[in-house]
Amino acid sequence: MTQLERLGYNVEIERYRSHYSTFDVGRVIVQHRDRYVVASETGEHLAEVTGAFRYLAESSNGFPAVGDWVAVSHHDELDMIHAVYPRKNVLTRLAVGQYGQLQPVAANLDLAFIVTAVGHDFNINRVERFVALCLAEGIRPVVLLSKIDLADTALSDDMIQQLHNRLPELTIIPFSSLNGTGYEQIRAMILPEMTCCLLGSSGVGKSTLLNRLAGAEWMKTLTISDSTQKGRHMTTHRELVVLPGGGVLIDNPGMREVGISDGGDGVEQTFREIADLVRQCRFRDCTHRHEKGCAVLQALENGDISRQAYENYLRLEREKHHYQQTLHEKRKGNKKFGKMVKQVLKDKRRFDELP
Ligand SMILES: Nc1nc2c(ncn2[C@@H]2O[C@H](COP(=O)(O)OP(=O)(O)OP(=O)(O)O)[C@@H](O)[C@H]2O)c(=O)[nH]1
Ligand SMILES: [Zn+2]
Repeated sequence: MTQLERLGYNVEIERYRSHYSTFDVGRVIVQHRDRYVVASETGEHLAEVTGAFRYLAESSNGFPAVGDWVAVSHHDELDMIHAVYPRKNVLTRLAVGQYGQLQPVAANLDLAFIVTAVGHDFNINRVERFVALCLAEGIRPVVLLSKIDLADTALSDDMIQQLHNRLPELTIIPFSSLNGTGYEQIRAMILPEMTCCLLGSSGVGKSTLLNRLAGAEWMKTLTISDSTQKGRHMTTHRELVVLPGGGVLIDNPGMREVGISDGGDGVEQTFREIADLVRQCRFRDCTHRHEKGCAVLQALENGDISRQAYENYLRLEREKHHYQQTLHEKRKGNKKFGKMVKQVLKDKRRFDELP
């Protein structure tokens, strides 16, 4: 296996690569402000985007995110990122201070471990929200009930039952980093060609799990500096790590804030029962709050759906709606791929002519 393949390189990426054959290809493993660490066959290098990229980013994919495949050129001082390859999917958050701008947080994911801990953190609504946004992006959600060592059997069985009731189609793995419960099952879900990520609030045990899965590789702090020693260096942790035994795992701080950005049917898929009912409401624009002939309210009254699920459904629909309103240029970048390639190559020639 080549280093690129270990990073998750596949035929899909290969297909795009021919367009960018004048560049090297790499994967973003760290993003910190306007600095990136890109891993490629030649190692791990500090990079930033070109001026032209910066200009184009406004109307396209936006800036690179961890997990992105990028077209890079290597230079003594600092590598340059010329383009982001079309994404399979992306998790985003609302950018701070810029209204309506979405900031990509992680890209090209196959599976997400949604971590919730027994005890105070246990919160099905939050799990449901993460499930909805995974399904919207075509990412397989798996629920990890962490710190299972802290709960007695009756309590943990009850929490697993609650999760099953609300999310009947999901795999739920109770686990403990302390005594190893569930660890093998989690490890077995991460296949060599897969990129996985960890979602969940602070303190639920994500880093502890990641340390265990990644071993020594992860513990190593990354110090990347340029050869000219102009102070352009960075000490950091990898946010994307290749696991021993194969597979890629992403965990970065931005993951705490990801939102339901997609116009897709993630919410409907998560709340199948409610989504089916919605179609039976008398009014097409039913808000399911007070209308006569609302099938959802009727089911709620009959006790066919739980109040918690109902309220969370409305909350997530509202969040989705809000997100959609702030979106305009979404995914245009992928559609305009051909145009983008031309622009990037033109810019490359200009770039090469620089003294
Ligand atoms: N009892 C118990 N404690 C755990 C387990 N896993 C982690 N912890 C403890 O929980 C605390 C938080 O764990 P972290 O792994 O840092 O949590 P995190 O989700 O990465 O938190 P952030 O980095 O803030 O997002 C630490 O004190 C861990 O030692 C577990 O399986 N059982
Ligand atoms: Zn209704």
